[in-house]
Amino acid sequence: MSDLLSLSHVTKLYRQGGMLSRRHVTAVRDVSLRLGEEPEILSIVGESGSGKSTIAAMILGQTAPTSGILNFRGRPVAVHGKVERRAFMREVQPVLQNPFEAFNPLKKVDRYLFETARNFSPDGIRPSQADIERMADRALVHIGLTLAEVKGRFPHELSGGQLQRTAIARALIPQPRLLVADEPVSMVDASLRMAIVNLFSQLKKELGLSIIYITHDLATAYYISDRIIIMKKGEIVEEGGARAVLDNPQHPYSRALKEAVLSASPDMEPASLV
Ligand SMILES: Nc1ncnc2c1ncn2[C@@H]1O[C@H](COP(=O)(O)OP(=O)(O)OP(=O)(O)O)[C@@H](O)[C@H]1O
Repeated sequence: MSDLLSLSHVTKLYRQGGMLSRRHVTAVRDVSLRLGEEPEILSIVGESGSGKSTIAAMILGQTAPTSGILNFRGRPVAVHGKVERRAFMREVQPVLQNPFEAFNPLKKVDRYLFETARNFSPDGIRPSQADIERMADRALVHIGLTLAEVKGRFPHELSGGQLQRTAIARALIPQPRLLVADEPVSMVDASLRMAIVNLFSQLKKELGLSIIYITHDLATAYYISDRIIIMKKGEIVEEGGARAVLDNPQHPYSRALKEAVLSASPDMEPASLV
């Protein structure tokens, strides 16, 4: 069976110190990974600066690899034409880190939902307002809200959790196959994090979505992931089934990450990690 997504020996260098500088930082080094057609949640875990967001940006086609091959459904992600770009975005959607940045404070949140519905109607034909509202409502219901609850409201009139769930709903409107969620709960109150990431598991089951979940939070990654990749300084240092990797990490860096979580939460059972 063909891959949904494949990265083969992908490296990304960024120039540092201005246009004329010869200094580079290697944000991602020789990373290979694949997602099959079977829906799954793949977590990419690592400390700040380990290259997670750069991988997300490359998968989303926002920046091109310096070398290596990055394909979605067998075709290069880096497409430039507007039509191709929109076709790609229909299948691959981002969920951003900070919902308060994703939504302009002066714009009602329903306008974002309606714009997305207008741009990604299933048959490409301009939908009626009733169709647009139906699409928005259907996406919101998947994440436990309704259009009636968010309609006419500004971002500050919703809680952080509601706003992040609305951002996820927006990403669902095009009925994508893959979500790329870069630190989606880091700005959300700790008490709500688990509820939001549990939504990802539910969406995988209900909608057959695959999700790349980028985080430095081992606890949530442990509970929702099928597979985990641990990154350090731009390289994958360990990967495998989530339970196998986190119950019994092999690489010293993975062990240190786990220890750091356990020492921050000494009451937790090692087996439930985290
Ligand atoms: N646009 C850029 N220009 C120059 N250097 C960059 C750029 N983006 C990222 N980097 C560098 O690339 C490396 C990897 O950064 P990246 O943001 O991918 O890591 P990360 O694991 O997502 O970190 P964080 O968890 O803090 O977001 C870092 O050294 C960073 O400073």
